[in-house]
Amino acid sequence: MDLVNHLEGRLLFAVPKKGRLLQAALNLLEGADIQFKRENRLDIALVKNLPIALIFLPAADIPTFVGEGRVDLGITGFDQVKEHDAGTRALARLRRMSNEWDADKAGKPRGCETVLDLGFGFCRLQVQVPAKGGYAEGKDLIGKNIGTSFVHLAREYFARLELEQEGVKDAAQQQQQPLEGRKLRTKIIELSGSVEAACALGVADGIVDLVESGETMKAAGLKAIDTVVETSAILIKSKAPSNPALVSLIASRIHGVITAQKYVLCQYNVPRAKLADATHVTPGKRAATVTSLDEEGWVAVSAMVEQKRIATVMDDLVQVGATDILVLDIHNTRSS
Ligand SMILES: Nc1ncnc2c1ncn2[C@@H]1O[C@H](COP(=O)(O)OP(=O)(O)OP(=O)(O)O)[C@@H](O)[C@H]1O
Ligand SMILES: O=P(O)(O)OC[C@H]1O[C@H](OP(=O)(O)OP(=O)(O)O)[C@H](O)[C@@H]1O
Repeated sequence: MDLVNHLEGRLLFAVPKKGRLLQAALNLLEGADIQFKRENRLDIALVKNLPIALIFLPAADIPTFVGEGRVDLGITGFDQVKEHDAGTRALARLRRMSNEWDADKAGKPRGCETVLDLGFGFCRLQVQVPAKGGYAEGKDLIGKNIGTSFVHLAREYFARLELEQEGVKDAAQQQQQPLEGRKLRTKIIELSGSVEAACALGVADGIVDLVESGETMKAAGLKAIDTVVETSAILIKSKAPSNPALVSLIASRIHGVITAQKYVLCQYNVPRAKLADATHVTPGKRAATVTSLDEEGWVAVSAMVEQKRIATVMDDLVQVGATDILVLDIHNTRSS
């Protein structure tokens, strides 16, 4: 089937085609009951049970497609959105300088909006230098070579440091001299992967790259000296989606799945005399559900508890006098 000709009337939803965000994104789609079959090597998949088409794209390109309004929804990293925004600022500045027609002032509204933080893909975009070298802060790298895939964020980072070094420190003064237009003394070298190798191979004095566990950086003999952006995966939408009601439905389903992943359901029995102490330990999201038991003076309680707190919550419930404590996984949830 020629999928490209079956996109009419469908909401376009961009999903990372590979890399760190792919599996978690697919798990979210499954949890939200977005059913599809992706043919081998095809980057478009029609959703069977909703008028949606999934478009599999590199995470770095998703903000462009969504920001240009070509795709309605997307899953990508917050870092990628920030990099795209910095690139857009640089382009707009270039256009203004050459008096070119400013596309941002015409046609549909451009740019993307964050709908939800998705709770995975946590990492930091950091300035890293050889652990054994003499660089201790970002400004020590002014005028040096910097390897990165995040060229626009790196440019803005060093433009700000260069301005500060020249004595332009406060935000108001900086606004007079836009970061994106500056001619830099620091050289930003664009690399598309394995950025951590650049220092050892003599291509760069420092790098701007992502760090999660720190293992890659440690193995490459690097240390972080500053953080440019803290990031995690986000759901973004275009400023003029083709079907806003469907965007809300998908956002609400995905929100339900994320909430379910974060919480467990805790159920227990407790003497009615101890109920106030017990519900103090498990207040629930809105309130705990309390039901009477056949046994005089006892009640059953169920409440949602954050997954990461459940062990201490169980300890505290035992202290209060609760018994028959059960912890159940939640598959999905919806609150409004
Ligand atoms: N180590 C990591 N831990 C958690 N999230 C990460 C990590 N590395 C990258 N990410 C997130 O995943 C996004 C995509 O990065 P990833 O390296 O998987 O991309 P990719 O599409 O495979 O590109 P490339 O081919 O350049 O590696 C990043 O922008 C960031 O938000
Ligand atoms: O702190 P860590 O847990 O070690 O993770 C960080 C590494 O993960 C990412 O790269 P990835 O492995 O996706 O490949 P790439 O270097 O080709 O981009 C990132 O660019 C770092 O290299």
